[in-house]
Amino acid sequence: MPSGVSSSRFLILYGSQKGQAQSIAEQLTDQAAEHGFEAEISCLSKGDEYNLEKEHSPVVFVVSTTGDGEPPDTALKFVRRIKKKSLPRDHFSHLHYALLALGDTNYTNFCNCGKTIDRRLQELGANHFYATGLADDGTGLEVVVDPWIDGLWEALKKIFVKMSASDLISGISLSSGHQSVAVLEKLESSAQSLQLLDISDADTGESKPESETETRDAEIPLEASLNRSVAPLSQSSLSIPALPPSYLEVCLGDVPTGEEEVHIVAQSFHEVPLSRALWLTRDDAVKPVILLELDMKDENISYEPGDAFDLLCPNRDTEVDDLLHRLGLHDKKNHSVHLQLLKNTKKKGARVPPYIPEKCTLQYLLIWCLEIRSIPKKAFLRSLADCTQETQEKRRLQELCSREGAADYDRFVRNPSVCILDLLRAFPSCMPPLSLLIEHLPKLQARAYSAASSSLRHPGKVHIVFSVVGFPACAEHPERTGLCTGWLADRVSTIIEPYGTKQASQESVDYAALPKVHICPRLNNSFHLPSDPTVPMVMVGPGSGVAPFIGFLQQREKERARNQDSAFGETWLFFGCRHKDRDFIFREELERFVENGTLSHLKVCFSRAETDRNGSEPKPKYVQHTLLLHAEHVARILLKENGCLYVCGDAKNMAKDVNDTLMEIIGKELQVDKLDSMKTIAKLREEKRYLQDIWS
Ligand SMILES: Cc1cc2nc3c(=O)[nH]c(=O)nc-3n(C[C@H](O)[C@H](O)[C@H](O)COP(=O)(O)OP(=O)(O)OC[C@H]3O[C@@H](n4cnc5c(N)ncnc54)[C@H](O)[C@@H]3O)c2cc1C
Repeated sequence: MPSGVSSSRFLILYGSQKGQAQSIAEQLTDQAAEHGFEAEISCLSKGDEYNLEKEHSPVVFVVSTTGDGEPPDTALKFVRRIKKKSLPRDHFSHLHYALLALGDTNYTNFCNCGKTIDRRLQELGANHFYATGLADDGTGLEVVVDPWIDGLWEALKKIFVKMSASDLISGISLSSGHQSVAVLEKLESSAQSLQLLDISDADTGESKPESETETRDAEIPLEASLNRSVAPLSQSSLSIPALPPSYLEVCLGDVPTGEEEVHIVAQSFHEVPLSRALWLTRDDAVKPVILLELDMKDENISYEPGDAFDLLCPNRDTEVDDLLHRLGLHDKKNHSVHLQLLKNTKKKGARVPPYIPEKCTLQYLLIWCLEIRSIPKKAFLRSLADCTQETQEKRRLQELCSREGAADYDRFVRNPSVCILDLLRAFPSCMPPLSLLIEHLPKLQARAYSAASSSLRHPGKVHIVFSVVGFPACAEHPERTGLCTGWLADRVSTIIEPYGTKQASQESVDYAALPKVHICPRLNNSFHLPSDPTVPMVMVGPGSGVAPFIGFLQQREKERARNQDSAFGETWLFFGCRHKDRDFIFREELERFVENGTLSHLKVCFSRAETDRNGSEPKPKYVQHTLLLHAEHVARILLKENGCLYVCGDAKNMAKDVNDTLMEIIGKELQVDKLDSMKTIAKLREEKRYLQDIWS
C-alpha cells in the first residue's frame, strides 16, 4: 500500500440534493468506526477536500439523482470533470471504489447520476471493489440501502487485504528468496487483525434478544399492528442499527417581545393573494380537482406555459398543537428556540440545520420549518426506542427498525404514511426530547404545481390545478388530506365557486381576507411549446396532467389570433378521466380550442364509462389505449415530421404505460425490435422531442 495510506482509511464522497445521500454517507461514516475503519467524508462539490487522482484508499460514492435524471447540484461539477473527453483511459486505474446510487423508479432515468458516474469511472479504468447498489425511493430506499451497507464492511475488509497483498508483492519484487513466505506472513497478520474487526463487530450487543421479551410469550396477540408484534418477529433476535449520535442542543429562551415575526423560511418565496378558486369536478367525483388563480401582478414574476410553481404550505395548527401537548411543551410554544451543536458530538459533519431561523418560536419551528408529516426513517425509530420507558413499546420500536422487522416497517409505517404524531400516539411511553425531532425530521418541502395558464391570456395571473390528496382513516392514523392540497382546499372552502361556474363573481368574494400563498417559480428548461410554431405536437395529459397543456393551448390560441397568416403545426391532445360528467376538467375550454382550430384533435377516454350494452367495440379506457388507436398519426408526427411528444401527470402508472405504448408504436412503424425502439425513444429524448413532466 502506498506510504502514508492507512490500512483502514477510506473516503466517502456524496452528491446530495435533498440530503438523503448526505444522510446515508454520514450514517456510513458513523458506522465505520464500529467496524474498525476510519472514514473521511466529503461532499462531491468540495473539490479542494479530496483528490481522486491521488487517492489510493478505497472510495465509496453515495449519489442521488434529481429532476429528469440530472445530477444533484452538488455533483454537477464533478460529473462534468470526469466526463471530459481529454482524460486518458487509465486516468483512474489506481482507484478502487463502490457506489450507491439513489433514485426513484417513478421518474424516468432511474439512478441516472449514479449510473453515469459508475460508467465513466469504469471507462477511466477504475475498479469496483463491491457491486453497485441502485436504491429506489419509490419502493423504499432501505430495501437496497440496508443490505448494501451490511455487505460493504466485508467488501472493505477484502479490498484492504487485497491492496496490502498487491502492495507487498510489488514492494518485494526486487528482493530475493523467500518472497512467498514474507507475503504469506504479512497476509496472515492482516487476516488476524481483520478477524479482530469481526469480533468487535459482533460485540455491539445490539443483536441480542431483550430478555424481557421471553416473558411475553404467553400473551402473544393474534394480529400485528403498529405497536404490537406477533411471533415469529416478537420472539426473534434482532439486528438493530447503531444508535445515530445526537448532535443538537436545544434551549428554549424568553418569549420574544413585540411582533418581530420571523419569516426567514419563506424568504425566497413571493406572498401572493388568491383571486379565484373553482371546483373543476362535480361533487361526486372520486378525485376532486380545484383550480386556483394566484394574483402576481404586484410581484415581478414571469413564466411560460410548461413552467411550474413551488408552493410552501405550513403544517396544520391542530397537528402542531397536538405535537406540542404530547411533548409536554405546549406552554412553551411562544418561547424562542436556540440551537447549537452538542460539544463532543460523534456525528461527522454535524451542523445546525440552516433552514431553522435563529430565535424563531417553538410554534413557528413546527409550523414552518419541519416536515412533521414525513414518514419516520428507521434511524429515527431507533432513537425513539431509546426514549421509550415501557418494555413492550421499546421492543416494538426496536423491531420496526431492525432488519428482521423490515416487512412490518413497510406494512405499518411506510405504507400507511405514518408520521411522528401517529407514533407518539401509538407509543405513549415514548418521550423524545425536542432536539431529536429537529435532528430527524426533514426540512418542510414546497410542493410543485404546473402552470395551467398562459400570461398572454391571464396577464399578471397564474392558474394551478390540483387534486386533493386523501389519506383515508386506518388503524395507524385518522383520515387526513395531503399537506399542501388539503391546506389549500381548507383555505378556500368558504369561497370556492361551485362546479360549472362560468364567470367569477368577484364582487361577492373577499379574497383579500384569505391568507396569502407562498410561491416561487420553478422554471423548466425544456417542457415548453416548440420554438417553431409549425412543429406538430402530441400532448398526453390525463387528469390534472392536462394542466400545462391548457397553458400551451391558451398561448397558441393568442398567437394564432395575433398572426393569422402564419402557419401552425398540427396539435393532438390525449386526455383521460374517470367519468364524462364528473371529472372531465376544462371540457368547455378544450372544446373551444377545437372549434377555433387551436387544437386539431382532442381524444378523450373514460376509465369508468358505463359498459356499452349494444355490444359495440369496447371503448379505450386509458390514454395509452387511445394513443394506440391513433398510432399511425403519432408515428407520422414523431418519425416523419420531426414533431414533439409531451407527457404530463402520474408517474406511477401512466407515464410508464405511455412509454411502453410508444415503444410498440415505433416498433410497428419502423419494423424494428424492442431494443431498436428503445434506441429511437432515447434519441427522441435526447433531441428534446419526447418530454415528460411527471409526478407521483
Ligand atoms: C414538477 C411537478 C409538477 C407538479 N404539478 C402538479 C399539478 O399540476 N397538479 C397536481 O395535483 N400535482 C402536481 N404535482 C404533485 C404535487 O407537487 C404534490 O406532490 C401533490 O399535490 C401532493 O401534495 P400534498 O402536499 O397535498 O400531499 P402530501 O402530504 O405530500 O402527500 C403526498 C403523498 O401521498 C401519497 N398519495 C398521493 N395520493 C394519495 C392518495 N389518494 N391516498 C393516499 N396517499 C396518496 C403520495 O405517494 C405522496 O407520497 C407536481 C409535482 C411536480 C414535481
